[in-house]
Amino acid sequence: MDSVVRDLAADLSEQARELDGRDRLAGKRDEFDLDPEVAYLDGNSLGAPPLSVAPRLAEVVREQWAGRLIRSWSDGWWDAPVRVGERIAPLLGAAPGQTVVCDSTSVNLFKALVAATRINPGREEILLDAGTFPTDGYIADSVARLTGTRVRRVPMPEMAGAACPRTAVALVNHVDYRTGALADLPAVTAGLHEAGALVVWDLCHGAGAVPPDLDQSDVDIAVGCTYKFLNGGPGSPSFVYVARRLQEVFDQPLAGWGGHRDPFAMAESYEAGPGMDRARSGTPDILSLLALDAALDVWEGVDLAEVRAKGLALGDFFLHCLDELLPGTGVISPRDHARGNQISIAWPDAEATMRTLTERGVIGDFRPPDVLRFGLAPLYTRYADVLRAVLALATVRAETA
Ligand SMILES: Cc1ncc(COP(=O)(O)O)c(C=O)c1O
Ligand SMILES: Nc1c(O)cccc1C(=O)C[C@H](N)C(=O)O
Repeated sequence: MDSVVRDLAADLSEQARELDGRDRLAGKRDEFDLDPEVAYLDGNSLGAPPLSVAPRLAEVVREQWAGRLIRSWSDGWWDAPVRVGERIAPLLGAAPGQTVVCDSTSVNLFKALVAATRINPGREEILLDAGTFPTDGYIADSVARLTGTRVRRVPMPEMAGAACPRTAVALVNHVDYRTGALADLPAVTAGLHEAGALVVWDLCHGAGAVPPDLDQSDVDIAVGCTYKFLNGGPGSPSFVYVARRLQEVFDQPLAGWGGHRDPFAMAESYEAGPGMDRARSGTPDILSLLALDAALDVWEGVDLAEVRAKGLALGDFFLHCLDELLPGTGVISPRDHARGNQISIAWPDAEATMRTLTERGVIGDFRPPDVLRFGLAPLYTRYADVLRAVLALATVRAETA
């Protein structure tokens, strides 16, 4: 490291110390089981485990599964999808009775899209966020084949004005998985509604980072992951929100016994359950669901405005460190605050670079063709972690120059 870079690094290190010192969420990090040697910047892909999860899971296995055996279904297991959904609802700006946790995100996107086309019959078009995470595109194409509709891909900046009388529904992302660009959720929702279209928001990269105010924005349906900023654990089940005004007509295609009005009556024909029960399909994945339940304890007493503010401040500090230490880096995330909690960089040889960073204890991720992604989780990411990532990048750059 030459002396100019050394001075800059010392100065940035002082800034990081100061920012961490006055961070009101700093204490939350102690509630996570994190390797102190690692700067973990991939919580936008897999959140870190809260310390409460391992003992709770052990307790569930020992006391509920072993101790109560099948009786646990009526002691609270069967209702857990709704109960855990109600714990997520405040993070989404959703009043009670509109959120349930079940199945994977991909499965729930499928249910939501088919249900939306059924609510809007005779309309033959599904709009799709052109930059979407692949699963959304695959599901939309499959739903189109199944329902006799067709998919039109639209860049997010044009989405608010893209619907027409032929549009049944749009499937859109709150935060772009590749760039971190944040959509204007109220404006896009209002624009689509103006043409009579419904909207399904994929909240995977926003939930637990950017509060979406679903009720206030009159969103129809939303689906999201719980294993990213909600820290539910690998493959933890997804949440589904259906606005109360649409629940009676929410006719989802995976009409299994889990969504039946009276599942244990074992009736011959399907009758959808009340409220959000009808979004369910089969047996809940109890261990994963209760791991998520335990993980949600970290949100007790957390002010969501503070989470949002820290997410942006971490991103701003990342950009500041890049500008100081690696000026001219190809940042593809928005520099303004129309951004979720990640900084993405176009970088030559990105895959090998991320491998090197990971070996050195800085974990972000790589997305093809050339994107380095760094996720910023306000409950445990420190400004010092951000600086360490940028210093590690500067070292790689110096080594490969
Ligand atoms: C935007 C988005 N939607 C959907 C998914 C996929 O969800 P799942 O694999 O849980 O079905 C992901 C991440 O994997 C994602 O980033
Ligand atoms: N769901 C994932 C998985 O099962 C394995 C590895 C990564 C993931 C992810 O979540 C990827 C993530 N949605 C992304 O934005 O790239």
